[in-house]
Amino acid sequence: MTRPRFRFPDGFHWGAATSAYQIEGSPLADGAGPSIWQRFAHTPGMMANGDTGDIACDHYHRYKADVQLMRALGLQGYRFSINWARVLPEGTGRVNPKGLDFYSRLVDELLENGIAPNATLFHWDLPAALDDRGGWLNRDVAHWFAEYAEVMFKALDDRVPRWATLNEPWVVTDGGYLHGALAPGHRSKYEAPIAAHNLMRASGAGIQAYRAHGKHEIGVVFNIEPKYPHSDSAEDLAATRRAHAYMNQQFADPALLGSYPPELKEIFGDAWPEFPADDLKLTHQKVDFVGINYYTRAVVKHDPNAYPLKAVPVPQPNKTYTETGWEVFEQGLTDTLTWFKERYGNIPLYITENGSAFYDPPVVENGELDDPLRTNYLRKHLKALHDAIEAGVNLKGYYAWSLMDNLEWSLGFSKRFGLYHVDFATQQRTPKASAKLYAQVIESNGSVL
Ligand SMILES: CO[C@H](O)c1c[n+]2c([nH]1)[C@H](O)[C@@H](O)[C@H](O)[C@H]2CO
Repeated sequence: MTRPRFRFPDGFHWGAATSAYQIEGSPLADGAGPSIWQRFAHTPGMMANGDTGDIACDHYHRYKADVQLMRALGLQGYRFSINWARVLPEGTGRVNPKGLDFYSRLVDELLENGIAPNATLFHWDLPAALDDRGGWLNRDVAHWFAEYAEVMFKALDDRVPRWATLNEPWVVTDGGYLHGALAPGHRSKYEAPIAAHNLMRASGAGIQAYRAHGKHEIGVVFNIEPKYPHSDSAEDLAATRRAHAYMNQQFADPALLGSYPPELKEIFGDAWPEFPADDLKLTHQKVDFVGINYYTRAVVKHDPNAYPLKAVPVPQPNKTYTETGWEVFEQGLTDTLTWFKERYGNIPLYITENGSAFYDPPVVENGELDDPLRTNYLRKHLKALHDAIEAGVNLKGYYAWSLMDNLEWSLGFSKRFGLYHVDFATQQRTPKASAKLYAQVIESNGSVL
């Protein structure tokens, strides 16, 4: 019998992903300290419709039922993040036992249901108390992060087989320090490179702490958005090279190669600091895997007025775009993975996020909502994933973003990425047709595609 065209390798890992501030709610419950996202969300004008993570998906209370939603899909893994300030209310020092206990209970619930926990230590919600001490701009943050990581490893590494230090440092620096659209809302070309550099120093310190205490795997998660030139003009090719270095190499190069791409000094000019040479020795640590978050691509052209890249994305005609304005371009996923292998070697990779926000009119038929656009996005990207594996990429697994509709940061609840629809007024979860497809993909290890 011939092997089905899109059957994935035996043992391929199928999961779904979320993050703490986007789903938990109860951000200050049981002794938790505030995070910068708790502060940012309660700052007037920062969040669409004034939405906050005060309740979100109420996962803090509903986690057992949510694990049953994961089990219903047949998930083998669940990628979640830990709210640092729930565990260390001041960011360092005093541990909040009730905060630690929530994550211990969640991990036990996952394991009891045959689902492997995949824990991310930092998914953007820095403790506010550390931001008051300079946050990612203070070089001491590497030690603060390592202290927090050690607390978590000692508490959970006996049950958590896979850890990630950071989720998407690029979004933290571009959104939180350069453009100001995300917490902590700074707008400085001088601060962004410093925050970026310290994020990766902290990631390195966290990995070093794991090597002293951990028994399983640790890695780091990057968002990668492949850049394609609008034309073959020298200007557009140079603009594409800058955009690629700024988003796709600024963090992976120091972590995996121990150096920065030269374009960064070209982009930031006098705002690019001379960092101490030894810093990159801390940042450049051996990882057990890399998580890649892929959503879309960008076609890039030169624009002298665009700050700081002198490059802008070019909308593509006759293409499907998601509610977040991202072109549906599954070939970009294959290209991203083959590029990553060529540049950084055959490191084990996971797609730690991939998904799409579409407005799907809730059509409830036999207890599920129809979401044809999201289902089509999922199907096309899983096939593109399989193409990358056939091209020799060492891809170990895939986590759909997201398990359920949740708080899309400053866009609030208006953008829905979930496999499960959430009625935020009632907290009712309803599987979408995309959830049904994903469950079939998992059950057949891709053969159904
Ligand atoms: C710029 O896109 C990034 O790769 C990206 C997309 N996403 C992310 N990063 C974040 O990790 C999630 O918390 C978001 O909810 C999710 C959907 O927006």
